[in-house]
Amino acid sequence: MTEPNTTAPMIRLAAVDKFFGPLHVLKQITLDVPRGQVVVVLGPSGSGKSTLCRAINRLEPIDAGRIEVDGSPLPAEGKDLARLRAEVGMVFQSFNLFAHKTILENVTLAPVKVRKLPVAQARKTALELLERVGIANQADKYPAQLSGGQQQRAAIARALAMRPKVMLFDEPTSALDPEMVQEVLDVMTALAADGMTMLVVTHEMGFARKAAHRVIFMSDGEVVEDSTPSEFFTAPKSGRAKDFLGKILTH
Ligand SMILES: Nc1ncnc2c1ncn2[C@@H]1O[C@H](COP(=O)(O)OP(=O)(O)OP(=O)(O)O)[C@@H](O)[C@H]1O
Repeated sequence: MTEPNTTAPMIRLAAVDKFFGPLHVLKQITLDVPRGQVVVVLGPSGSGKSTLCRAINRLEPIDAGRIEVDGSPLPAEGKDLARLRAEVGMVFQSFNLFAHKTILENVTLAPVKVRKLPVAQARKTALELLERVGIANQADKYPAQLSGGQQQRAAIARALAMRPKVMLFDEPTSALDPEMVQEVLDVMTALAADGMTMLVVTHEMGFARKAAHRVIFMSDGEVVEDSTPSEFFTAPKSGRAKDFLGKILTH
């Protein structure tokens, strides 16, 4: 086992490029996220936010540059890739729960299969996590029997069951009915307060203002602004960020 590298940033991207055919989607992205930091990624549609998240979880290969998590370069394949996926939890817009498994089984499955935890221990931890996200009383139900907000909280518990070092959220509330958005944001805010390193792509400006340490604004594959939420929302520097905020805040 490698010793944790406590001096390295939890996430490091150095001059990362990503192309989809002729489309240059990530352009020389350089970014350090210290441990415990909560970074909200904002930007117009198509600016590369999802691709950035997916690259950090190795769901998308990159074409140039380097990505490290906790001081280790991202593995290309094999066992190390499974380790990376365990260390970097990801929550998507769609909840991606296994439909034919109960909520408890959904949260228990990977810890048993990948972390090789004994079933009893995995179930105990899963129930604690379901308690933490407020749905322990739904443990024996199937995903379709839960509301969207409850399903997303189950997806967060499932990611946490792998004891990730980092959590990536890609528009976790975009598919939810408005009345369920806050319950998911509350779980994310609590996780942030607990010191989890988080990268969050969201259009929820309230979350960005309240829970983020840092806002990154992307446009056309570039990081155009990198500032505190209060700087970003009160005095954005670039015309592109001003336009974006103008559109979002008048909606
Ligand atoms: N698998 C793919 N193949 C080809 N092009 C892709 C693929 N995935 C994304 N793209 C393109 O890459 C660009 C960046 O997409 P990405 O999803 O990262 O943007 P985004 O900022 O997350 O957008 P949104 O807010 O709409 O989700 C877009 O032009 C998109 O059409």
